[in-house]
Amino acid sequence: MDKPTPSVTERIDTATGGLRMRRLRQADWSRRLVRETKLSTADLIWPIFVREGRGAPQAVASMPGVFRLSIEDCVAAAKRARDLQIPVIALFPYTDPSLRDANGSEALNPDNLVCRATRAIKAAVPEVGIMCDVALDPYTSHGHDGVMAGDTILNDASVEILCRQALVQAEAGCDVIGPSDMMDGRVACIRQALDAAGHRNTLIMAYSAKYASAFYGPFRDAVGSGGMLKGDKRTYQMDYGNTDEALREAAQDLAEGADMIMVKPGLPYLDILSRLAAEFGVPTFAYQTSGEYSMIMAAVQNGWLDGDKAIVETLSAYKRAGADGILSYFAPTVAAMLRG
Ligand SMILES: NCC(=O)CCC(=O)O
Ligand SMILES: [Mg+2]
Repeated sequence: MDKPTPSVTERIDTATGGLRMRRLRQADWSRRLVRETKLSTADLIWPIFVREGRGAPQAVASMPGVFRLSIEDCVAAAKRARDLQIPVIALFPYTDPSLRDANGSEALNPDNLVCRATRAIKAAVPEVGIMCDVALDPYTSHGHDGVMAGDTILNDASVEILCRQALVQAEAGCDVIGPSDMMDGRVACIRQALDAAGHRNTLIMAYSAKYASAFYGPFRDAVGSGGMLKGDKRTYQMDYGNTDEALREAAQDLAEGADMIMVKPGLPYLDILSRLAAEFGVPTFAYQTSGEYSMIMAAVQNGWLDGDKAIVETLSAYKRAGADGILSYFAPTVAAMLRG
């Protein structure tokens, strides 16, 4: 006699040993119970664009919903960050073209826009951490992160200036220095300069794996360096074909004294983030760049994506890949959402 054919249920039970993966997904409570990665407000760093003068926020055309703020409005934004419990804001200046020169001299002015904004925020909202970029691109007439001789970006001469820029910012009250310039040896030199001046508690978050990327376009509009940039940044920012090099960059920054490392851009580089987080086990951050922000916003404005869902899913992906935190222009939106 032929055996009766097993039912589908019997065949599935035999194949799976009775393990039904969908059991854990059956309800909101069970999904929440077993979720491995949780996004929290404490994971967020909010980048803010500062502009000179008083007056209303200026829209950044290529970043819908993002504005350049007066110092007064930056203080208000910092209060909003405090109320939402966002731990850190990162300040980026829009520098008037008349203040730009080949050496980025305005970066060293203790009364430049970023320093004045830092002092004003520290005085009004001391409980929010302030991060400032170290790089010359907001200040140079050629839009590069360092100084040049002909077409060459000079490494060591740039590092000397970057150390002074870091000091000027630390003296204004900046808590976290973010070298984003990708010059060799800058973390060591900045650490030494800070320590020698008594700023032993000033943190360094190194842009360790910063790739030469098309995703920075809208940011360059926001800080006014888009039209200025001569050539590209491929002689100092990383080649997007490389992974092992990112590990070497991060290892070097950590050996030089970086407290935290960063991968930038974020979403197209989750593999890099994942490897760095697994390899070093140090606080590791991702920068959700302006290009990533604007792609989502463009789709939302066209009605092609559900914004809230896409934003939380994207930020959760950074966490899943191993990020301890994310710099995101969505930070206040997400913090408000997480609060419910
Ligand atoms: N150093 C900071 C950046 O270059 C930000 C780039 C972006 O948001 O596209
Ligand atoms: Mg490096």
